[in-house]
Parts: sequence; structure tokens; C-alpha cells
Amino acid sequence: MIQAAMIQAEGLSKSFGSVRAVRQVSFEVARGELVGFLGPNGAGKSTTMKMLTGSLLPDEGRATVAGVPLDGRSIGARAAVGYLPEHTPLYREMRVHRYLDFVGQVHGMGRRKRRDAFDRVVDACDLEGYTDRRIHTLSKGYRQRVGLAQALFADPEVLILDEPTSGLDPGEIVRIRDLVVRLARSKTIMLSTHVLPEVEEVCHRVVIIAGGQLVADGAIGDLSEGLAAAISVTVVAEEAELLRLLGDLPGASRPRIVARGDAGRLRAMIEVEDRFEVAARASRTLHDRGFEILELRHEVPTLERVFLERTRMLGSATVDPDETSPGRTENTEVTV
Ligand SMILES: Nc1ncnc2c1ncn2[C@@H]1O[C@H](COP(=O)(O)OP(=O)(O)OP(=O)(O)O)[C@@H](O)[C@H]1O
Repeated sequence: MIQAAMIQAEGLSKSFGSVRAVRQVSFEVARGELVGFLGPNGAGKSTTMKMLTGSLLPDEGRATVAGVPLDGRSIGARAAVGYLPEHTPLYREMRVHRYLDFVGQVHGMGRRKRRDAFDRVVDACDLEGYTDRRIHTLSKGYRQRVGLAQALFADPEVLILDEPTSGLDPGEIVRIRDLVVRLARSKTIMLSTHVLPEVEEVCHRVVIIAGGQLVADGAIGDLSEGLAAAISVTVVAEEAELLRLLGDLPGASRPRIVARGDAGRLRAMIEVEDRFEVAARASRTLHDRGFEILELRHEVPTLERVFLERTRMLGSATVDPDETSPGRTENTEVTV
């Protein structure tokens, strides 16, 4: 299955002053893979992606895309990888066709090649009927398509997409996601996003970083199979006492806070031997102590759990229980 690596990151490190944004990150992406790149805010995803596109040089380590080292010297490196940055620097006053033609010129493409590329990306990104529009008059979804069109213009083998659906409405999210899936038939893609259900739907592998370090790399199924049975309880409680009470429950282990909300709301998780028995015990104990239980549920092995567990190892996952992953509840079995 694993073919030649199209993206190779070897010991990538990058600091900004005293901030160690990325530390010794290594992974590979094989030809044809669509890999989700995950991590909490500030984990170092964008910085890593910039190093994989040659727009930022690492302090240490090396990156290779489609066999071309991104060392600032190799001609052709920029053409090998198409990059959709988190904040697309579109020239807002330009018309779409002028902007894309300009992108082709930057790539050093001749007039004929630019015309062919224009037809190809307009078709691939469903921009027909929008190419005469000035960029600032387009909806955010269509601006994102223009961003994708510029990433595809030189027909790269590899695409690096930094949060392509961020800030879009639900309809546009689905359309851009479908577009990415279509592109994945012929490209190798690395996609960063905070929307975990999106990753579960379209990627079979994820790379997760936290605090600038790699914390997981594998097939989603393999990573979630390694999780123990668990329940979580959302309560308004005092943190230290909550953890002590949960840790003392027979049949429970590894109590930890996995999310925090407003008004002292905490979501704590424990690994359990028997989820029904321990849930009943937890419910009685917390109720007797006077803590208000807002939710008690069985934590099915999802990518969300993999994400929370792996990123928690570096203490950087502070997530609002309501915002952990929108639209997640259909996969979550509510125990009580
Ligand atoms: N140009 C820069 N100058 C200084 N610090 C930076 C710079 N770029 C990134 N950082 C810092 O490096 C760390 C990693 O940032 P990065 O943008 O790579 O994270 P991220 O995982 O993409 O976050 P998000 O999900 O919020 O976009 C953060 O602490 C950030 O503040």
C-alpha cells in the first residue's frame, strides 16, 4: 500500500524568538493519500505547512515534496506543491481571471500554458461564471475556490491546504469538502482543520501535533482502537475534588479534565472496566457531594477522543465542551 513518500518531513524545527513553534517533527505522506493534520490552536500546524511549501525555512531538519528538497535553492520546489494558506493573500480588487493569469506568470508559465491551466482550474474548482468578478465581490466560499484554483494552477502533485473550510457556512463547507475529495483522486493532499467529523469523513490517516511536537500519526481506525472504554461526566464542580472523587471510584482509572466551559463547567473523563457500574457509582458519588451533573455519557472511540487524549499529553487542549466538535452528537452514545 505505502508507495513513494510524496511529503517527507524529517526533524523539522522552527522557533520565533523564544516561541518554539515546531520541534523535531517527522512524518511521511505517501502518493495519493489524503491526510488530516490536526492540533489545538497554536500547535504549530501552519508553521509546519509553511515549511512543507517552502514559504518558511526550518531552523533544523528538512522537508521534501515530490522528491524536491524545500531548501530555498531547488528550482521546481514551488511548482511541486500547491498551497492554500490559512489567510489567502488574494488581490481583492483584481478580477478572478486576471488574478489567476498573474499566478501563472509568477510560476513562469507562457501564455498558452496559462490559458490551458486557467480552463483546467476553473473547471476543477467550479468557477465557471465567476471569472469576470472582482475577488472582493465573491462570497467567502467562492474566494476559497479562487484560493484553491491558484494552488492548483501549476498542476502540482501535492496540495497543502490550511483550514480550507474555516469560516464557511455549512453548505459551503460541504461543497469545498467535496471538491477536496475530488482533487484527492489525482493529488496527494495534506489538510489541516479543526472540524474533526470532516476529517473522519474524508481522511483515513491523521497526523496530530501539540505544543509543536508530533503526538500521533496513523490510520484513524488504528488510533481509536487503542483507546480504553471510558465515560465522561460534565459537572459544575471544584476541579481537584472532582478528580479525587472520580479517581477513588472502584473500577475507574485515569481521571482527567478534558474540557472546560463557562460558569465552572468541567468535563472529566475516566477509563472504566464496566461502564454501567461505574457510571452509576459516579452519579451517586457526585450527587451525594452536591455537584450538579449536566451530562454523563459513554465515550465511544472517536477521533475526538484520540485528539483530546493525545493533545492532553502536552497539556494544551483547553476546549469548550460545547465547541469540541460541532455536529458530533450523532456518534456519541448518551448513557444517562
Ligand atoms: N511569524 C510568527 N512570529 C512569531 N510567532 C509566531 C509566528 N508564526 C507563528 N507563531 C507562533 O508559533 C506557534 C505556532 O503557531 P501556528 O500558527 O503554526 O499554529 P497553528 O497550529 O497553525 O494554530 P491555529 O490552529 O490557531 O491556526 C504559536 O505560538 C504562534 O503564536
